[in-house]
Amino acid sequence: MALAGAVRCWRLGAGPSSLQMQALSLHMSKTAMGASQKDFESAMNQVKLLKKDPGNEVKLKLYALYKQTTEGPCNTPRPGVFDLINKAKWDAWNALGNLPKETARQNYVDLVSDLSSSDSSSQVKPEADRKQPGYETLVVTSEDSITKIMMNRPAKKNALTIQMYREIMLALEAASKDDSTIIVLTGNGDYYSSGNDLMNFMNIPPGEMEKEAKNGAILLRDFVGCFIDFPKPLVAVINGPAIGISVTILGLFDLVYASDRATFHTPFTHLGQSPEGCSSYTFPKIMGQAKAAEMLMFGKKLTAREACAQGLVTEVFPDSTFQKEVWTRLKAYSKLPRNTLHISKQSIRNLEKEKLHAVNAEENSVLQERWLSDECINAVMSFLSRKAKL
Ligand SMILES: CCCCCCCCCCC/C=C/C(=O)SCCNC(=O)CCNC(=O)[C@H](O)C(C)(C)COP(=O)(O)OP(=O)(O)OC[C@H]1O[C@@H](n2cnc3c(N)ncnc32)[C@H](O)[C@@H]1OP(=O)(O)O
Repeated sequence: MALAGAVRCWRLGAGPSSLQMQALSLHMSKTAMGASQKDFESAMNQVKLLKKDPGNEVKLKLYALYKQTTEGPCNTPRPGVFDLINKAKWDAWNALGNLPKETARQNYVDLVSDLSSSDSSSQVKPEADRKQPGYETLVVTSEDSITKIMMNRPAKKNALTIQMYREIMLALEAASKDDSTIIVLTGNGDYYSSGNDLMNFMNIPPGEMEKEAKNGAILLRDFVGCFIDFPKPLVAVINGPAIGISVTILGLFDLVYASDRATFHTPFTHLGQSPEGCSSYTFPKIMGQAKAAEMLMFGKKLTAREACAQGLVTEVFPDSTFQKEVWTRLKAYSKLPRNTLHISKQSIRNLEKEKLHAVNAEENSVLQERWLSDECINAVMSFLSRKAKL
């Protein structure tokens, strides 16, 4: 069973009460005697019903215990250094040494039982009830005429995977048609987003790099295009540091509220990459040529207050009261006449749309070429081999 297969489908299937029942029955069977093959199979099904992503560490543990139970001690060669995901999986399995199959099976059942219990109790939270289904990397909720799209990979600082770009596009598309007045993009955990997930550059078969760079540029064009064309007021609630593309698209938002813990960083030159998100056009317009160059060319990291002084951020709030103050403000705004608000947005933005789409196309074609450069490949490899951090 692949790791992804072991943990996919969190939100399909049973509701809270049935999950609780299954967790309870797993718990009872494990305490009465050693876990049976039937308990193990039931636990494998239970894993697929978990709604909360347990995080990579737990997923690796589940994978390792599964392999140990079904195949015994690790018996395959260690994957190559650049095959990072399979290497992590192999390491987790290998770390179990000669653990007997029966013990591994019991540990697997116990772990799933614990996960199911905490998953069931988390489901009674009101926000979980409002959560829109169908997203794996986001939590999308609607309340008080506000649709909130929350990036939800806190353990990875909300780095944007290919799936996440696609899900954000889908969520925006749905929000443009729902009955909300305002749409918010925010992050779960201590980061707003650390930008493009550098793993997007990995596992590209030899000879496929050019094709993948082309696909990446198309994805990016469509992603940024959704923000350019978005018809309703878009608000960024910047709960923590923001990097790369999560910063550059801010010029396409209508309001940007930031915690005073947030920072804004576009280190493209360090990464052998070039500006995207229409920032080559919006940043000089917002903050002037000289300040834009310092950020986009020289990678100067701004504090929230500096970003506010330069017009990229609308307002900064103390972190301790950030969520309360921002949501009180947004709830008040969401009561404004909806159609008038949307028409005002069109008036402010429509004149620029054609220009923005042209800038988007140009930026992506430059970036597509950059991704194939040694400077970019070396920077990505450096991060992934843990030699470099921003
Ligand atoms: C062929 C090409 C196809 C490409 C297709 C792409 C399509 C669109 C591309 C759009 C262009 C966008 C460009 C950008 O956004 S550039 C910015 C990229 N971001 C970075 O370079 C940030 C890298 N991360 C860091 O420097 C640090 O992680 C950070 C400072 C953010 C936090 O440091 P800290 O020490 O606090 O925490 P950790 O490093 O331990 O992070 C926790 C775990 O999260 C992982 N992580 C974080 N950020 C990223 C990231 N951007 N990509 C991948 N992984 C990330 C980190 O590795 C840790 O994971 P583990 O716990 O597993 O070790």
